[in-house]
Amino acid sequence: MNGESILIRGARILGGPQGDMLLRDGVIAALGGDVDGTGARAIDADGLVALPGLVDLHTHLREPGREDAETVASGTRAAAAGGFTAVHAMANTDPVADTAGVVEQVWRLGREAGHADVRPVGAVTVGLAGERLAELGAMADSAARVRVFSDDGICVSDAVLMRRALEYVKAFDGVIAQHAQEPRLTEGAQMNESELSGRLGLRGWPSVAEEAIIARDVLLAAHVGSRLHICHLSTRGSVEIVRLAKQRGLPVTAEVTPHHLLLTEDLVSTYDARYKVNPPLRSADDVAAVREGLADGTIDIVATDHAPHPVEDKECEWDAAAFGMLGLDTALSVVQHTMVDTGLLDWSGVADRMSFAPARIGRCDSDDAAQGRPLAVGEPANVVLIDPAASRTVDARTSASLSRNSPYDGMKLPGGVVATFLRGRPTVEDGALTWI
Ligand SMILES: NC(=O)N[C@@H](CC(=O)O)C(=O)O
Ligand SMILES: [Zn+2]
Ligand SMILES: [Zn+2]
Repeated sequence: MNGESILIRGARILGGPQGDMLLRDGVIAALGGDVDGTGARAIDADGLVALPGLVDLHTHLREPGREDAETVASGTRAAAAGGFTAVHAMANTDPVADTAGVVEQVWRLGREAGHADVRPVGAVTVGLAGERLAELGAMADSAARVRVFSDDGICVSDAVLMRRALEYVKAFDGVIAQHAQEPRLTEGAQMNESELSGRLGLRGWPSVAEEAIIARDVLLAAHVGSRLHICHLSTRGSVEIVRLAKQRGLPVTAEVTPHHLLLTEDLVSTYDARYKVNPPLRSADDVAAVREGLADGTIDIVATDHAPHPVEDKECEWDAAAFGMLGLDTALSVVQHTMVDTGLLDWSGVADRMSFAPARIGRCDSDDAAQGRPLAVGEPANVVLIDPAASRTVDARTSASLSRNSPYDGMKLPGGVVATFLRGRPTVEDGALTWI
């Protein structure tokens, strides 16, 4: 199937012992020690770390509808550049991904582009309007095999609808990914509610608006016995609620974004709309809490919430600007900086939080395009090689994304993706996308 065999020489597998890895016919054909790679093209990976291909549970690709901001092809290129071999594409497109037809279209576009697997997320409610449930079963049964459902961008705030959605997805082992934002508590909100929001005169977004929905939904999920996933958790209180839920053995999982691991609300005082995001950047204490939560497993995964926006929606006054920031091609560097270089997580921990666990939550770890699998003989050859000793200054203009709203532009970050392999085929090599 895949013409070329590749011998990766001397990488540290998950940061552990050095060894060779042979990628042939789309799978890991041999692993460990000195591998006989006769006939294979050899890549010198001395000093590099091999991780399983990363899986993002939360990406906005903007196609259909806003192809000026991102397409399935451009977004999955940015994903490959960041070491991802699969992304879950959020449903807030135009038209909304609330039917089998739209999710199949997004899935097919991903297959045609071939840079990373695209697993569409289905909307919970028709048109994200929060009134009627979308055809969840038809999306689950479609060629796109949807397992994650979310109205992300908007909260499913109606408790009856949320309960019905949780009940409905049990039939096919789906999960509801909630954008936890109590709408009445956040009307017109522009940034984290704090002493700083008062000083800047911007409408505040209290932590409790996130925590109240998470607490309610944890109780609903427990009542229904269904899987709940919390999108972009951002406050200390949210971490505490999820910790309690897990202590009770409830089927609740949670994600944190790279930007909530690194950036704080102080950046808002620049009035640079690159820092405007939903949920907002929080306090240094919240950042410490989400790092601890990710380290101890309370927070299951890192998800990028890659949210491309065209310049005209970002280079305007703060109140008018769109919420959201890029994240795919910088995620691993931010996680290295905040979690690995600080001693909070080792590389196996990173593999768990950015590959194994997101694939498990999205139920894409066991089908014929399985992702988030261990680096072992016979497993699909989804592999990323990183150089933890490298560093680079982020230049948003060089991103494969069609948008430029990176909050890290000009920032020096450690690490770097040297190569990404999707079922044995390089999508990135020598730190550059293979199709440029
Ligand atoms: N995160 C954001 O600020 N924006 C997201 C929506 C979302 O994730 O809630 C977007 O679609 O732009
Ligand atoms: Zn959201
Ligand atoms: Zn989002």
